[in-house]
Amino acid sequence: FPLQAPASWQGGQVGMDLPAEVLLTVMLLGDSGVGKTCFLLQFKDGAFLSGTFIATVGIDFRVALPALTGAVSQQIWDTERFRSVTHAYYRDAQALLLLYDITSKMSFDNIRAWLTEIHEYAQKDVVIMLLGNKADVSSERAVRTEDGASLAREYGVPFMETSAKTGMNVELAFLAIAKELKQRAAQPLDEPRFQIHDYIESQKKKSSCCAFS
Ligand SMILES: Nc1nc2c(ncn2[C@@H]2O[C@H](COP(=O)(O)OP(=O)(O)OP(=O)(O)O)[C@@H](O)[C@H]2O)c(=O)[nH]1
Repeated sequence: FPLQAPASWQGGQVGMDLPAEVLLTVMLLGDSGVGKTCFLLQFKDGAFLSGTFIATVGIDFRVALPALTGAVSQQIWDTERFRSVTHAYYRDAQALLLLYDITSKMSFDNIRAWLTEIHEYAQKDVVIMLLGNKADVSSERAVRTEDGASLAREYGVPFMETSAKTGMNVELAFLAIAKELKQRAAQPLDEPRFQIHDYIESQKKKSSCCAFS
């Protein structure tokens, strides 16, 4: 199966002449049904072009418009079913969005297993963000916000609740990792770093919105 996207897709070149300075690979992880596909689709409406479904491995490939992230383009991998195959992809990912469903305790309980797997297969400095999705369905909530936050603290990763339905915090998740990775690429390690936690905390209440068709 193809490990690399066709060259013509890379660097945000899909019908665009904007320069792509950095190519980021982001993977969405989490149990089946937590909303990974919807999460991507929600963001795609604002920023992404559809890529091609790589049928052989079931991985959905999308390329971002560089305009959104300031000439940072992203490859987004959405994968759930093909665990053994996707181990190979962990190595290439600079960022992982790890989703659970706030209405599913099991999807939350499985986050530890996902994190174990990530630590085994992903790059040591991968940016991980924990996302409690489906925050719009508070009537069926099975996981408290504090429990999400506390698990995230335990693993030292940023956390927020999102809704792929309303769009709440979806764009922020991508923007935060894009900013973090861009800063890392641009700055020597001993200079003050972009604080992804602070950025999310300052931004996350602001973004909620949108229609879901
Ligand atoms: N209310 C609500 N429903 C959502 C949200 N995100 C996804 N859903 C619904 O949850 C179901 C599963 O969403 P998917 O995006 O297919 O989940 P997935 O993680 O890609 O699932 P797999 O492809 O099986 O791994 C669908 O019925 C979605 O409409 C959300 O934020 N809020």
